[in-house]
Amino acid sequence: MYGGKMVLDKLGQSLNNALKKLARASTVDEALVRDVVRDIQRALITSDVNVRLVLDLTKKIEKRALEEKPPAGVSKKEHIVKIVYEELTNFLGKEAKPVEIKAKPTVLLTVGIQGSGKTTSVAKLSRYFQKHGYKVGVVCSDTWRPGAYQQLKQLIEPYGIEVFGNPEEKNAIKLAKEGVEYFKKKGVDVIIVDSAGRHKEEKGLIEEMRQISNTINPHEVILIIDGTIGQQAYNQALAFKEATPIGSIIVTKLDGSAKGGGALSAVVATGAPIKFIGVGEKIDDLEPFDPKRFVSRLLGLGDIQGLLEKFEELSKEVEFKEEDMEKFLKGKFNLKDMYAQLEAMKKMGPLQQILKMIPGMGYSLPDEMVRMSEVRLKKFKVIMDSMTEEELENPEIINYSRIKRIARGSGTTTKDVKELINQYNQMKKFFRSMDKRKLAKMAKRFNMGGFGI
Ligand SMILES: Nc1nc2c(ncn2[C@@H]2O[C@H](COP(=O)(O)OP(=O)(O)OP(=O)(O)O)[C@@H](O)[C@H]2O)c(=O)[nH]1
Repeated sequence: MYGGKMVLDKLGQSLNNALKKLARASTVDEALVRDVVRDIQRALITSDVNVRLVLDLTKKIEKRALEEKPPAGVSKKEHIVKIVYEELTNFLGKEAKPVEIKAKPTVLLTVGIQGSGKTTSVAKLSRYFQKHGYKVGVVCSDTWRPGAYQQLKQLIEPYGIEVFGNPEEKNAIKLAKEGVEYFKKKGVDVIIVDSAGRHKEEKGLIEEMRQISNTINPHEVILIIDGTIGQQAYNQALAFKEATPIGSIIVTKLDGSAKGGGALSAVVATGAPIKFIGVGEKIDDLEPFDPKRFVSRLLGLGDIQGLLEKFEELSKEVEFKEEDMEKFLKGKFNLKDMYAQLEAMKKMGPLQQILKMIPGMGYSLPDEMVRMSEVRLKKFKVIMDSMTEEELENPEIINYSRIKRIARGSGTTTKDVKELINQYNQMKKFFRSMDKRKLAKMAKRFNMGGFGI
């Protein structure tokens, strides 16, 4: 699991089974260690990790597991789990290497082979930085695929992120330059330039990157690599790393890819830093890549660290009052609360992911509730402005004649008002139907400001 998404789930499962074998054994002897190491080998090779890399890694694990003595108070089994965790973490690059936003504006250039998920990743990236409080502008210099500009607009304009582009312009370099200048004048913090992606192989890609790069002077060039190509990612990452001193990588499509382990380890092996991973098709399905978090989730060692970080990230963008959260969780809320919650959920997006990350909370929210459209939300707000305080606090009193009055007052239709009330009832019912005990536990954790697990 990563960010609530199933990422490399097969690999995770096999690794977890290997650790279970260890946990179940009555005695930890050499034969058991070798057996567990063999299981780890098999799991990694099945995930398309390069065989030589696998052998190097598992040799280290085996040597340490057999030779190192556990410190006082730690069992042999625990010690071996820790060794596996540490070595896998090192194997995936050890430390997280975030994209730094220092200059204003910071210019990021993205490149990637056709179909790698480049355009989607540009959208996700822009949203990521926006959520972190930056004003973002996106330049579409993809003159090759006319749909790219529209695709970008569709993906991110609803979030208020502007896209600069011109489907008529055929000169990608000119377009990139104009776009960067445009957003510089606008005073944004981050400019993301999406390049053409017309290439099927490394050479053309690198050449185009050089050309655009020389013109716009980006602070960082980000290569988008398709995670489903497994260890083939090595050559792409290597050629790229050699061509730019300021290169970092996003590995996409790690959700459901059987070869994701191979792609990640191959990129790490080139020494190019992986900064994000793509874990789905939606705009919020992008995660900063942190080997420690990644491995602990992969091994099923608990998601708590990641969960805390996720909450920290979310609390920055949404002002959540504790009592609101409790009301919300207990299903006790009125229309005013609902509006605040919808607003919050719209910004959070991955609320569903959060619920899934909490052990034992496999709830899935109706999609409609998670993704509230801007337009609908605005309409709801207008309608609520025409309600009396009494109605907002106690929506049950809203009968048909009140609905008519509210519709008239807000310049909407009775159908719109009814829709709002339906939404309210639906939410209320949904949260009522959730397990009270778990909810109370969760609310308590919120109030404690942490997850005391
Ligand atoms: N499951 C999954 N799908 C992804 C991910 N990232 C991108 N995709 C999908 O991959 C496909 C290609 O993505 P695009 O962003 O259009 O690819 P591109 O590299 O810009 O493509 P071109 O512009 O044609 O070169 C789309 O269907 C995306 O939805 C991911 O992390 N997970």
